[in-house]
Amino acid sequence: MVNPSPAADVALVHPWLLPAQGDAVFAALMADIPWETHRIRMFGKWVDSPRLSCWIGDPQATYRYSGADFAPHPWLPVLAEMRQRLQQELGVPFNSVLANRYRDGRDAMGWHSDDEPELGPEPVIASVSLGATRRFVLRRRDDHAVKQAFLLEPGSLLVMRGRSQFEWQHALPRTARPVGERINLTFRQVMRR
Ligand SMILES: O=C(O)CCC(=O)C(=O)O
Ligand SMILES: [Fe+2]
Repeated sequence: MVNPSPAADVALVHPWLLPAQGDAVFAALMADIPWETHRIRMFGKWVDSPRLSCWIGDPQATYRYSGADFAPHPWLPVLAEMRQRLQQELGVPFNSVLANRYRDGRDAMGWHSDDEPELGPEPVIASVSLGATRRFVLRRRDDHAVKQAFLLEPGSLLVMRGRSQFEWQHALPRTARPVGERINLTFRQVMRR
């Protein structure tokens, strides 16, 4: 029998940052990123997203996210350094990063795919996690019962590639467990429109 549900093209590297490095980057980003509440469209209505966010990137890497256009904030040195390392290790010229900050277990991200046309047909998305450990889940678009879960610990790198944005959705669920703040960085390559 052929495998009816091949795994998502996703790889977890842990640790990617050493604990001391991760702690330092977390503190710098908490202090220096101009955190914003993005508005997203939910079931036809505009609502505040349940997290803080900031879009950072090269000036031309404007990005359409949940129906709105964002001009990127400039690179912080610590993020420019991380981009450099990811580019060397993965061979992808990332030009932007979406930073998300989950203040506690009520902050979350619902089911979605990062399948915007400007990311191209097989985007490589490099996701670095800092701060509190949270559960990250994927489900097949054509069969929501087929799921994969990862615990994203501080200092870990999750790389999504291939068809993972077109055949799968992912989410960062809320949790009733008491959890501290978490920052997630998704490095992306936005193509010219
Ligand atoms: O916080 C995470 O681990 C996931 C973030 C995510 O899916 C996104 O920024 O598109
Ligand atoms: Fe995503």
